[in-house]
Amino acid sequence: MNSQLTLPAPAKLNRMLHIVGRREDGFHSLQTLFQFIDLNDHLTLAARDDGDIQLTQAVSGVNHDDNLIVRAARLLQRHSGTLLGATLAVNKQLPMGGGLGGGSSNAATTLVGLNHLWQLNLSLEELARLGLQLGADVPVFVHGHSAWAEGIGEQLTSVTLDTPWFVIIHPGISVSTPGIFQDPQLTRDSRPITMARALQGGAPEWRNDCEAVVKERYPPIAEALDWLAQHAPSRLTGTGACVFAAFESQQTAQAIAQLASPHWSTWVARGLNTSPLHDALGYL
Ligand SMILES: C[C@@](CO)(OP(=O)(O)O)[C@H](O)COP(=O)(O)OP(=O)(O)OC[C@H]1O[C@@H](n2ccc(N)nc2=O)[C@H](O)[C@@H]1O
Ligand SMILES: Nc1ncnc2c1ncn2[C@@H]1O[C@H](COP(=O)(O)OP(=O)(O)O)[C@@H](O)[C@H]1O
Repeated sequence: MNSQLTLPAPAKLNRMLHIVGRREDGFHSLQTLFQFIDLNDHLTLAARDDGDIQLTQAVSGVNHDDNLIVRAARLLQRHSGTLLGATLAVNKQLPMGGGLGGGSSNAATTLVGLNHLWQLNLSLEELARLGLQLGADVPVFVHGHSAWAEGIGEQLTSVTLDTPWFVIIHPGISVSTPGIFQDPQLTRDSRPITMARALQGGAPEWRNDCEAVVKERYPPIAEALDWLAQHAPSRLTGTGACVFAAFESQQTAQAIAQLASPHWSTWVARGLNTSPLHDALGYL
């Protein structure tokens, strides 16, 4: 058995995101298309015999015990009853609170990776159910395929999306997800659409219902969206702060990225239909 693994934790984009209601527990019912991109954090996971869970280096602004990597490892340890522990390290590339799902993806890679290292043989469905306790976005990263998601993001149907080159811009601020969901001005009554309709793509369905409120509260995000819209239809991912636009070629995407303000962080990344995590583990 491998006693150490290094695995990717990819980012996601919400190609569209509609808010179709609010549940009694305050969470919002969504309809969204998730797609992975080839932009990754990397986690190194090693099993240990003493039952301890240790993340070796700090992630800035997050306490050790609050880190989603540590929380995911402890959750799986409790759930499975294993006596093994883990030493964990993360190489962070993805901006935090950027709508790219980095924290959720780190949690999913921890669950999937430790399931292997600890030889627990839990199914992806079981790991996704566990992951939902950590965040609404964790299940799609466990699932590992582009997906149409409903509920709070946990009812997943695999789909195949186009795989353009994206320009992704982080305007250097972070958005409070709870703050956006609590905003009285948020559109939360979009009419539910069918998956087939969503997959047809294009306006008006490929919009993000959080965008109006986010633009109002965070002018730098409005600025990035408006700048990118000069080149191709631009959209917010999740509750932001990242915005993105799709291009047919890597060359065009790179040319646009080079024009972006040096005050922003800008990436060019390819859309993917399968998660690099699952490719690495040979699930497919
Ligand atoms: C809206 C999405 C779309 O991908 O945005 P991003 O976070 O990626 O930007 C996600 O579903 C977010 O998922 P995640 O970031 O894991 O959020 P969570 O930790 O589960 O929730 C943070 C808070 O946002 C609110 N929340 C979250 C999800 C949801 N469907 N309805 C909500 O009302 C709740 O107040 C919750 O306490
Ligand atoms: N390993 C982690 N990586 C990133 N964020 C983490 C991690 N553990 C906990 N967090 C917390 O989760 C929040 C959301 O992070 P992230 O998933 O990157 O953003 P988003 O949900 O906007 O895509 C962060 O602001 C941070 O406080």
